[in-house]
Amino acid sequence: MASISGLCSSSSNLIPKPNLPSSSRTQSQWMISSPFRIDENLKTSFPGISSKSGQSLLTHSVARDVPSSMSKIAATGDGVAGKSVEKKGLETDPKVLWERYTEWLYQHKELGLYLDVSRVGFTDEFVKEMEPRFMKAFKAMEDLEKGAIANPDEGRMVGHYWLRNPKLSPNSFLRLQIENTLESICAFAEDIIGGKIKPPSSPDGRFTHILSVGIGGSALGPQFVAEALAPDNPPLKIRFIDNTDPAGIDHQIAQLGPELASTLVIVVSKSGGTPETRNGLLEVQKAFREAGLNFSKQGVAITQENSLLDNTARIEGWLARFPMFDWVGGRTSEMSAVGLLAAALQGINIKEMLEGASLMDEANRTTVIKNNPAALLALCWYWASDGVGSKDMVVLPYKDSLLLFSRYLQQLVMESLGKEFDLDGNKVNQGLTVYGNKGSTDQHAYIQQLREGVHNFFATFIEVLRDRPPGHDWELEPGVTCGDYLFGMLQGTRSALYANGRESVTVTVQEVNPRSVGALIALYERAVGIYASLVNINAYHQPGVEAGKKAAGEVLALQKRVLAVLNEASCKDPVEPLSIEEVADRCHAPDDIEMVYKIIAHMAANDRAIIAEGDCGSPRSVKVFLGECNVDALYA
Ligand SMILES: O=P(O)(O)OC[C@H]1O[C@](O)(CO)[C@@H](O)[C@@H]1O
Repeated sequence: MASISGLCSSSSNLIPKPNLPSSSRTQSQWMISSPFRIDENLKTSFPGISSKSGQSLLTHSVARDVPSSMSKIAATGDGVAGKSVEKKGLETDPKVLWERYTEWLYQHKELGLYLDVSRVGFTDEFVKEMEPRFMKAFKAMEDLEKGAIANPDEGRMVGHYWLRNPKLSPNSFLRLQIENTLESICAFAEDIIGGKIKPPSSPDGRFTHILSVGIGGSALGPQFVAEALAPDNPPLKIRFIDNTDPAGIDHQIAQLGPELASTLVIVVSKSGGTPETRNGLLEVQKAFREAGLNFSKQGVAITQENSLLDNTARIEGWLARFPMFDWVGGRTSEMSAVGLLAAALQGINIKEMLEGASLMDEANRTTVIKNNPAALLALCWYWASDGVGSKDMVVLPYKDSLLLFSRYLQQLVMESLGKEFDLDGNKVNQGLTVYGNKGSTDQHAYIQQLREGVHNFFATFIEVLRDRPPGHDWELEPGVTCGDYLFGMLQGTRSALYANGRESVTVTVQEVNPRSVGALIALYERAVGIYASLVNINAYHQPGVEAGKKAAGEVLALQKRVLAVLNEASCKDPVEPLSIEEVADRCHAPDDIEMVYKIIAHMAANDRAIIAEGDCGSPRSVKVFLGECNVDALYA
């Protein structure tokens, strides 16, 4: 069992240098006859490394489909920079490329993190032109860290950087809030893991599972971190309900089975009123009731003070409540109670995570672009996507445990940068599309298109130097380990993409550990903030999400009217089956006839409406009524 003092203690130990794979490992017997044997010509086995003609793609790079000269146009704003730099074909000379690699390679010594931007074709001239914009962005970040209202639409401060360095908080009240919350997270996790707080129905037992209920920023960080960092046998195993899909919820509850009795349910919602999360909670509470369990003694809320969720948890006497701060956005909340509580309960060293993030933040405060990794990323994004999101960012971690990084980044980047208007009210429709899963798996899925198909992306490789914990590696053929293959696949793909004019960034970490994960999160949080300044948008609000939520509310309101109309017709004697058109008319919603039809089709599929005539494939033929008359509803 992990000790909580270990989990929460901060350590100044540097990450050890990776050990090179031992050459004295034993060979596998069956390797000899393996169809995958590649001993003598490694190159030909890596799809990206050798071209059909046999010419090496590692050294000779030809930018085939980048126009020899393309004007880079300023995205938005004052037009200070980036408006006239020529976008030339990518560099092909290996010696020049090596020079570019060494000249631009960023290294964070203490974190063991590298950033290689050499395979993005920005020019010195472009960097120079962008300088004034960067200076503005750096100033904006400095002001933000000092407590400026960096989210003007919502009149909010943006303080996720204070979470890992409370001393930066603009006042001592906030500082104390952060420190106290961290302390109470550690203490609570210690009590749960150590068995001081026990599940009510088994006084001798311990909590064995976490069921985390939340969506968006209230789920993605904890999911990413659990996948990346949870030990194989964590003190508490985590499951997630991150949707209002009843089958998905049933599945999670069924998987827990009798262990629901020893499950800590953490309900996470900053606003405390997100419908999907509320539904998840209601479903879980129902499961508890049906199992004869007392939910409140196993429920934990993470939410803003006085939110609906907070009040519910307080009134119902839940086991614990932790605060979410007004000045922390959902998508940047991994280092708040949202991410830290779940992580600590899984035995993840959260202080190391905070330390990694803090070190990265520190590095990102320099105003020298070349030495500022977040600025370098933002520079690459701007260059590669012309500052208008003209290319997508494909994130490819070559490490299974980082599978969810791209999904995590998807919200961080797209909810932050995908904006209709800039800060001056100009319509800009900004954004940067993010997708990806993991390498080398994706090489057998969509990399074909990336290399040869439509050129609408740039890649981000995430490389992890350490293949396995020390002492566990072996050579599955002479001189080559399984991890060497992964390495070869990454390098091969990077080279092959570049050879076809596809740009890429590579972020390298020594290993996946709390520190490096904290650093990666901090790196991208800051890159998003800087990039948002470069393109003059508010990265910290999400007005677009509201439109979907409002429309969903309208659909449900219409459904209630449809039900009332059908109920009335179904209470007649004889029952009066109605056509879709009649239902829409009686709902006074003739323009919403298509939605009325969809509502009825959905209800029919769930045995809540009876199709008397026709079938759902031909909407005009359908006549519908309800199986039962609800007399009470008639007079409601
Ligand atoms: O934490 P809450 O308030 O439940 O919100 C969940 C998510 O919903 C959004 O507000 C909109 O999708 C996200 O920004 C947020 O992370």
